[in-house]
Amino acid sequence: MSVYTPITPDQLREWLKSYSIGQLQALQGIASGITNTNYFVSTTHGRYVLTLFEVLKQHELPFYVNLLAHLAHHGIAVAAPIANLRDEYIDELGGKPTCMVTCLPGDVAEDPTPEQCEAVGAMLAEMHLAAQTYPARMANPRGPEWWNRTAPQIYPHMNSADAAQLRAEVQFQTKHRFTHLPSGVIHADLFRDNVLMNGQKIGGFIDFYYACNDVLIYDVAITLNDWCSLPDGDIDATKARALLSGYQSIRPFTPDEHEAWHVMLRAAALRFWVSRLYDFYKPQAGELTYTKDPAYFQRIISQHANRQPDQLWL
Ligand SMILES: Nc1ncnc2c1ncn2[C@@H]1O[C@H](COP(=O)(O)OP(=O)(O)OP(=O)(O)O)[C@@H](O)[C@H]1O
Ligand SMILES: N[C@@H](CCO)C(=O)O
Repeated sequence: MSVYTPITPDQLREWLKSYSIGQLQALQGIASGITNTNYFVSTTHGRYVLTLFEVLKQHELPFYVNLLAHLAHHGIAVAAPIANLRDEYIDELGGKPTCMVTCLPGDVAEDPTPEQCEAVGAMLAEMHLAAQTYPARMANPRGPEWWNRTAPQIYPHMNSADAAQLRAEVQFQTKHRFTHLPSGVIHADLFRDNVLMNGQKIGGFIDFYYACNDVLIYDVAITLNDWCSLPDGDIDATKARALLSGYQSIRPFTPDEHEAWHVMLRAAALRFWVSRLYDFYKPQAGELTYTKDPAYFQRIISQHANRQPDQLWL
């Protein structure tokens, strides 16, 4: 149960006096979610989600919260932040920074259909285009500089064959540079559990707390590696074609992006192989991490590495 900061209805009723969203009707803690405390808040005006940030500090939030406001303003399916009477999105409750957002419809799709993959691809492209006018910037905290620094801390814990594969993969990526590719604000963690599906349509994208400025097709690769992969690390070709055709129906890849796509699929898998290995071998004291299987992304990389560059669903 991920409600780390308990809030009572009376406390919230009082706090809601500085919002214009009606009277509290129901307050319900959200069990899923790992990092933050989240509540469904029902009022006479509607349903909202209140997040109490357990890790990020108040001063770190504006990039993410203003991004949500910017995307919602452009019609992208994201939770729109609600301002308080002081016209602030970021507030405080229970000693934690907070943000109240609109409640999105839908559920996580564990085994998405090709139609759902196409919808996520199209919305991702629309998000990339809408974010082009977002003025704030954020370096990618999990980019090449990070994995070059992090992988050497993990090698000593791995068996020699796996360590050799990881080392080779890191070296493979350092041989490629992507500064010439179209870039902008990316979600950077658009796994199935960060998208609510409302039937075959997108209910909304959530969890923007890895969002940053980086290469746009890196975001597409991250999304495809999760939405279209099979347990053995292979990719479901029908789903992959659907996701890419959805994306390219809005923003076709440039010739440079076509060329970089093979390497990008491996870069996107490397990022999560390294973060999962790091969480597994070096869990941070006091940090709330649930380790997910690192080997899954190792298998995805191996499968990508064995593919011909012209067999990549474009
Ligand atoms: N705007 C929203 N509308 C509807 N449901 C939401 C919304 N935001 C979050 N949720 C629900 O709350 C759950 C937990 O949210 P989330 O995954 O963002 O938790 P977190 O702890 O903040 O992040 P993480 O689990 O990635 O560490 C989601 O799976 C979803 O069911
Ligand atoms: N989506 C990530 C966890 C959050 O960054 C993973 O599955 O490893």
